[in-house]
Amino acid sequence: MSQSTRRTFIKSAACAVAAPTIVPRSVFGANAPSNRINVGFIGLGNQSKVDLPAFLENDDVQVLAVCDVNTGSIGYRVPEDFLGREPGKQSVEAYYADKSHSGSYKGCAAYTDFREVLGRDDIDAVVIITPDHWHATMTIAAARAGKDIYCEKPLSLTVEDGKAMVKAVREHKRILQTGSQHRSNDNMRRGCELVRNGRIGDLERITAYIAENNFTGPGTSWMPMPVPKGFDYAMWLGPAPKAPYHEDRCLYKFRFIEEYSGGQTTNFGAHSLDLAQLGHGSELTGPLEFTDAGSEWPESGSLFTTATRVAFHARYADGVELICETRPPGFGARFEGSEGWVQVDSSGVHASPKSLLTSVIGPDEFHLPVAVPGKPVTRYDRVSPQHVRNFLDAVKSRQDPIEPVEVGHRTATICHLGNIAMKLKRKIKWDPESEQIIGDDEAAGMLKRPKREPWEI
Ligand SMILES: NC(=O)C1=CN([C@@H]2O[C@H](COP(=O)(O)OP(=O)(O)OC[C@H]3O[C@@H](n4cnc5c(N)ncnc54)[C@H](OP(=O)(O)O)[C@@H]3O)[C@@H](O)[C@H]2O)C=CC1
Ligand SMILES: O=C1CO[C@H](CO)[C@@H](O)[C@@H]1O
Repeated sequence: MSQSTRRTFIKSAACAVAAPTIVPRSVFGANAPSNRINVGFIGLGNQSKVDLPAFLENDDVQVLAVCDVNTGSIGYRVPEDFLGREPGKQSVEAYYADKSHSGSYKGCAAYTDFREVLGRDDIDAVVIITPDHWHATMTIAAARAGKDIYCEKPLSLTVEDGKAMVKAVREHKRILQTGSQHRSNDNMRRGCELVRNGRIGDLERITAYIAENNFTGPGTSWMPMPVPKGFDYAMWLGPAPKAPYHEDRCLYKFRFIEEYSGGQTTNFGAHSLDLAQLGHGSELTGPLEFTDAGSEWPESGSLFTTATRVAFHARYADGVELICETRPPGFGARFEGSEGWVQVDSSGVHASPKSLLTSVIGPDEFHLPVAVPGKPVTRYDRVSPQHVRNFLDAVKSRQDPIEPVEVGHRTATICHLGNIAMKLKRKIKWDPESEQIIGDDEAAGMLKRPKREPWEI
């Protein structure tokens, strides 16, 4: 199909799916086809190994399609991984075959072009697990096509992308869950509730932990490589600038190249800063100023271009200081107040004084939303299924999920502003109301990046 024919086709398909097709559970019973959420997966790489099973395990989900620009490739983050389009399709079909009476199933379509997934009017929701430079284009197209969206973190590549995503999701009345799954962990919620209810006195400082870079890259001596067979590299680059292929550009490592991601600032900031915002209660706003605090960057000409050491400080309107640093434990947030501290990380909730750990939050105190009421989850490896279930319930109720588009956007904004301050090595002043950088045209210019045709948003 030519580009223009495909665009026309998808536009008309989008009109046809303007209204949600879900009928209340009470009408047909919990697992009736009309009560099922039909899902398409876009991007079958590393994180699909977590997200795909988390959707499949729900009886009210049917995965109808997978889409990836790679037929199948060995050598992702773990060399023995075999991911991509065909392995994705096979794992979906094997899952349903195993569940069916006949022991066979052939109902999962596989696509290279995500617009074909969006053009299917039997698909209710899409899961976007592509590199970050695709998130805005795909989310906005999905919203226009009438799909609900589970979009992996970090929500955006730039602040302007995030603003456009918020606008599209709200304009088209879609449900969007940002894939920062740790806020669905009841340990994290409990820690943040202690802070929000004043158990550590007046909050003074928050530290968001960032993991070290887990790859070093080929440095400055990298040479272009031939594009592997079965890989649609042009469709991988999409909105990003043209660039010669190198294996370390794609397959997980895109994280360390500014054209596709914000490095560990956005990769882990999308978790740790998200928890910082949750505990501080500033999820729909952000700090007023950002300063570099000793960040380090790769040598000019390196393939990898994102910070090798993250270090920035920010300050909120209430005077609370935010420190974001490459520092063990590499994930989580520590809240320090006038009467103690609370830390949430992958090992749970820690506090001083220790008595805080058993402190009961009374019915009249402040409570954060619970991802799946009545079914608390604190295990790190069960958090994604919990976050996915929260999304599915939101698709049915048409109420916002635990991390709606605005919240994911504001978390990503802090990551992007931190990167800008670190890169320019000067203080950035931010107006969270108007979402503008004040008095610095060069910095303001970094809130947006051009997108290559036809992927403008
Ligand atoms: N919530 C969490 O804890 C985590 C979230 N993530 C997020 O998930 C996203 C993906 O990361 P990850 O899975 O690690 O990265 P990978 O590179 O392993 O996977 C991305 C996949 O998307 C494919 N892809 C790229 N462009 C397109 C396109 N235009 N259409 C369809 N498929 C495409 C890639 O193809 P190809 O194989 O050719 O490269 C690859 O298979 C990131 O935004 C990341 O931040 C990741 C890890 C954990
Ligand atoms: O979000 C994430 C959590 O952990 C991974 C590494 O172990 C990251 O790379 C990833 O993007």
